[in-house]
Amino acid sequence: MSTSDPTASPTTFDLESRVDSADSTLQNPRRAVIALGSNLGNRLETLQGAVDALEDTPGVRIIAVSAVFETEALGGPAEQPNYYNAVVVLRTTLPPHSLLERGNAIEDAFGRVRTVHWGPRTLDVDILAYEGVTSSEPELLLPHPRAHERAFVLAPWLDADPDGEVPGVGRVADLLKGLSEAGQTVWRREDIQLRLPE
Ligand SMILES: Nc1ncnc2c1ncn2[C@@H]1O[C@H](COP(=O)(O)OP(=O)(O)OP(=O)(O)O)[C@@H](O)[C@H]1O
Ligand SMILES: Nc1nc2c(c(=O)[nH]1)N=C(CO)CN2
Repeated sequence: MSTSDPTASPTTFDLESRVDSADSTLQNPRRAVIALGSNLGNRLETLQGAVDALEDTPGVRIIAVSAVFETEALGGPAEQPNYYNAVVVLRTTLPPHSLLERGNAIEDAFGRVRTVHWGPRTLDVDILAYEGVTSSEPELLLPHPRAHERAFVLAPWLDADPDGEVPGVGRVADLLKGLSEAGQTVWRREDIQLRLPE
């Protein structure tokens, strides 16, 4: 665009595109499903802190929180402590990448250190599914590519969302049934629970 033309308004397009990229909210809330896991420190306090932090996020409203499941660590180094795992269903106006960033920031706030692959961690926040979105970008794979093979994900997901589906893969209830023979150990902890923020 020529800058010598006094009638041209060079800012119009630029301004709009900048406003679009700065606007990280959607018009209509979308449903998303998030997995939480912790196997270091005070696991219950950490999971509750993560639930509270998600609910405190502008553009996020939690609609269901699962029971807490104690689960044997799958993969990674031997002799890890058991995990506490839970699943949260939310509605959000944050686009997927903004939700991922928020999840990473919450992990960092709870002292997550990334050293050993699948090693013990204070907090893991994974996006399992985001309504209407599939993604094969390594930075954000949707639905989560390992969700359907993990009892520690499917058991709490079924609890929070009995009609849940792993998009393009199948119903959570059916996938979990198919897994039970593989011997992944998960215990539903009836003695502890996460509070849904008021
Ligand atoms: N759906 C997703 N949710 C969260 N992170 C994702 C997702 N898809 C890809 N990632 C990317 O995975 C990277 C590694 O995440 P992380 O270290 O938490 O993996 P992990 O939890 O140890 O393993 P796994 O992905 O098998 O659960 C993150 O930096 C993130 O960008
Ligand atoms: N039981 C259990 N095992 C795991 C978990 C987890 O949350 N629970 N997370 C992992 C990497 O995301 C690897 N292994």
